[in-house]
This record gives sequence, structure tokens and C-alpha cells, in this order.
Amino acid sequence: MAELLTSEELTSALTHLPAWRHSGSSITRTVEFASFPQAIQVVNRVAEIAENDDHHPDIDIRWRTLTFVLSTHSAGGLTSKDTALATEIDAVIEAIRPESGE
Ligand SMILES: C[C@H](O)[C@H](O)[C@H]1CNC2=NC(N)=NC(=O)C2=N1
Repeated sequence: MAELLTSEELTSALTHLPAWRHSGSSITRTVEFASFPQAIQVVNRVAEIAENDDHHPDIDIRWRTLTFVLSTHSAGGLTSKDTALATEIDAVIEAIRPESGE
């Protein structure tokens, strides 16, 4: 089972994940897309990655805005699985979204 990150490890990992906000036992990123179909394209790609990694985000879908919440439930907090998945989600967002910025 993945180990909880120490606060030093988490702080260091978050320097590479500037769009993510840490709160308690999870990290969160909210992002708006150009359209609902584009947001769903991102959800579908993230779903494939999550199945492959056997690590699943909570995803809130509001029209064209997605919020991803990552936590390792089995560990009761944040592990390297969450920071790895956040990095993969960032790559999907950048690949699919035409413009940059939040
Ligand atoms: C059996 C399977 O490995 C577990 O249920 C996985 C599936 N996906 C998961 N996803 C997340 N975010 N946390 C978990 O603890 C978790 N556990």
C-alpha cells in the first residue's frame, strides 16, 4: 500500500503542480474548458488513465468546468499515487485544452 507523503514531500511535489490546491487529505484542481464536449473528452481520457493506474479521482462536472479531487482513500490521505495522477491529469488538460490559463 502507498505510504502517506510527509509534509516536506508534499510541499516539494506541489511545486511541480502549481494549479493544484491542498486542503487536508486531498488536492484539488478546477479547470474550465471551451465547451461541454471538450470537458467530457478530458473526463474520458482521465478515466482511462485512472483505470490503468487503479487510482481514481473524484470528478465534479458542471457544464464545461471540471473539479478533480485526489486522495488515497486506503491510506487516509495523500500519497505519491495522487501526485502522479495529478501530473497525468495536468498533461491531459494541456493536450486537450486549446488556450492556457485557468
Ligand atoms: C482494489 C483497488 O486497488 C482499490 O479499491 C483502489 C481503487 N482506486 C482507488 N482510488 C483512490 N483514489 N483511492 C484508493 O484508495 C483506491 N483504491
